[in-house]
Amino acid sequence: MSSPLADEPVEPADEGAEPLTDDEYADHLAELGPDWEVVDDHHLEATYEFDDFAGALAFTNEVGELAEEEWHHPDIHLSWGEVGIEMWSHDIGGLHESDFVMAARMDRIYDAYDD
Ligand SMILES: C[C@H](O)[C@H](O)[C@H]1CNC2=NC(N)=NC(=O)C2=N1
Repeated sequence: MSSPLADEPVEPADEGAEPLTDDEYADHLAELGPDWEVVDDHHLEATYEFDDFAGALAFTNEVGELAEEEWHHPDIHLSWGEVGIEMWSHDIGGLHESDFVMAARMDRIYDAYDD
């Protein structure tokens, strides 16, 4: 079940914006699926599980299309049965609301794979 956060727009950080602090992102993090965590106050990380490589690849391709549509790109690690995601805003060197929206959008895409 994905968060209403997925319905928010993906808006890039303003030039020179500061990354969100742990107090500022806590509520957003709480709205994401249980596997998401913030690492080093720098990026979001999650691992999605699949039955095989084909499922992981299909999910990867959907996330890639989302990233291109929104022009906001995660790091994606594709393995047999698993996709690792790291998400942050490169232009501010840390976390922004747009990263949490993208994470919620990925949770929503994953709902279709999570039988
Ligand atoms: C050059 C290009 O516009 C930038 O790299 C865009 C594209 N995708 C991006 N993705 C992410 N995660 N952060 C960015 O700051 C970003 N900026």
